[in-house]
Amino acid sequence: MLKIAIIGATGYTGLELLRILAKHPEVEIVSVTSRQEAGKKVREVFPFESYFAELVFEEPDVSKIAPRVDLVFLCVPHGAAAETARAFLEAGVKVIDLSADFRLKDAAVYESWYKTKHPCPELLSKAVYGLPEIYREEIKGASLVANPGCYPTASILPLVPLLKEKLIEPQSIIIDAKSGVSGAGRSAKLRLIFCEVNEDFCAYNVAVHRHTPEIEQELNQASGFSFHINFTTHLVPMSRGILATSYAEVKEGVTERDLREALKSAYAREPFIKILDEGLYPQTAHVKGTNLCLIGLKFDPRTGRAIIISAIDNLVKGASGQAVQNMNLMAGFPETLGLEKRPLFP
Ligand SMILES: NC(=O)C1=CN([C@@H]2O[C@H](COP(=O)(O)OP(=O)(O)OC[C@H]3O[C@@H](n4cnc5c(N)ncnc54)[C@H](OP(=O)(O)O)[C@@H]3O)[C@@H](O)[C@H]2O)C=CC1
Ligand SMILES: CC(=O)N[C@@H](CCC(=O)OP(=O)(O)O)C(=O)O
Repeated sequence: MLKIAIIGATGYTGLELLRILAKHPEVEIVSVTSRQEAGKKVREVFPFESYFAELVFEEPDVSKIAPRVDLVFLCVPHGAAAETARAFLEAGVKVIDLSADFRLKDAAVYESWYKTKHPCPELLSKAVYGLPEIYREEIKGASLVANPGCYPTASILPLVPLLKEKLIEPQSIIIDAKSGVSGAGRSAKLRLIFCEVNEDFCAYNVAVHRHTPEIEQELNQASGFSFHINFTTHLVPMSRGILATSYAEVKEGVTERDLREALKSAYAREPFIKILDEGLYPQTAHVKGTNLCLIGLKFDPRTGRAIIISAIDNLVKGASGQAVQNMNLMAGFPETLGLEKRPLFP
């Protein structure tokens, strides 16, 4: 059994890991942390929990946790993750970091978007970007995996094959993305209280969202060009789900069939990616609770643009499900182990 710890187990992504790992036959959770709930049993905080009911939340003390585990999931805010990751790595424990601390390869880019110095720049070259559909082989041998952001997962997956096949114009890409509120985490913030969110729909962090450089890093890599995108995020009054609509000019002579075939052939063997047939478009309700990414597309001949729509559950393929997919690869387990495929629909 692989022994694991979840640092930040009372947050939304930590709880989602508990939900997923309850059905994982090769994993034993030996430590869950929370500074606020330290000393309490899991069932005292989450009465619905039965698998891990008797585990006791503990302080995130690396020296006490590291000797008991093989792998740790960091489900804490960016900034707080990096030094914890370094301490676990030094103790010989593999790390999957769900925060943004190791996703950007260039510390200067991190510093300009995150407005703070990177705590461990020396580890950036060690970290593998945890998008299995693109970096599967590298993830298998990694000791530090930077789990992608939720918006980047939804945005990068549909665009990479189209860029690699040179079917779309990189500089023309516009990504218009919407997220449910759990994307912002479980801690209280004024903009997230019920009266502020309910029956509202707004854009935020326009042209300055910190996922922009993460998406650009991966799209630039796929295309071989250095270019910028327009990326706009919106908050929608639902708990889970991301819907990303991307627009891009197609190259001369490229048809809708070419675009769909490129996606289908890139992802033909991928268990979690589904390319929808003509006339069908993804819905967040169709991926809720699953590790799936659904992708649909349409070519508009009047504008010469492709419209590509993708949907994920931000807490599953956008965070904890993808983290378990990465863990399975790192540990040599079947990649789909523990990851349910059917959505909670309706
Ligand atoms: N929510 C989402 O959809 C996604 C989130 N992410 C990223 O995953 C990480 C976790 O997100 P999420 O679960 O939503 O966050 P939450 O705010 O819901 O939970 C954070 C957890 O971390 C603990 N924590 C907070 N600060 C610290 C700290 N300084 N040191 C140790 N523990 C701490 C909290 O418990 P306590 O305070 O009791 O210690 C809590 O258990 C973040 O980096 C987030 O950006 C990535 C993709 C998607
Ligand atoms: C709705 C909402 O607020 N979403 C968050 C993104 C969550 C996420 O994936 O952020 P990390 O990069 O920290 O992992 C945001 O826009 O900042």
